[in-house]
Amino acid sequence: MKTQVILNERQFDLTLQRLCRQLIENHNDFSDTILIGLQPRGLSVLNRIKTLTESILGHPIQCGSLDITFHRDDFRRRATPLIPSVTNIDFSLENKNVVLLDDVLYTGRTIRAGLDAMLAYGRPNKVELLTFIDRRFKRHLPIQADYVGKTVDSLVSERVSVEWKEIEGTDKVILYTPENDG
Ligand SMILES: O=P(O)(O)OC[C@H]1O[C@H](OP(=O)(O)OP(=O)(O)O)[C@H](O)[C@@H]1O
Repeated sequence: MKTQVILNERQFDLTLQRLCRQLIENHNDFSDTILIGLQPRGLSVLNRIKTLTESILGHPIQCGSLDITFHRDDFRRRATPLIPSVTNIDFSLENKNVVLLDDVLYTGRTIRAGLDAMLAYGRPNKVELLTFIDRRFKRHLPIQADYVGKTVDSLVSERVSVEWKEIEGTDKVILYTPENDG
């Protein structure tokens, strides 16, 4: 397996900072905005973006987490059963501006499930998507992100891994390529 660092620690941090500034540019003081991280890996994106944004704004912002397990279109097709995570949305999304956050956007099926799961919490005014990595090709659905950390052109056989200081020990994004693929 060949590995290529797509974002190193410094680039990783700069990317997060840029995403926060872009969010602030569009959402001002976040008074009508709620950030929702998709379980499980979107939670890492959410926690970082939340901390950075709050430190820039100087006040807390509303956030939540959303489990999409039972809304996945492959829920019954999986050979190994999926283990559900926790949804933690303590408020109505009615008329709010919601930003969904995830680490990777690829086929778009996770986000479709997220949009479905979110409906139980009210009818937002607007929903946007932030993804740390956008694997541009191979979308299965007409879903695009409004905020993108880094766009990556990768083969189907390749794997993109977003690694977090809190979980894996370092902040980095790695592209894994099988030996015979290039
Ligand atoms: O746009 P998609 O194709 O849905 O892929 C994006 C999702 O894939 C990854 O999760 P994970 O590897 O746990 O999910 P997967 O089993 O769907 O690949 C990632 O954390 C995203 O949530």
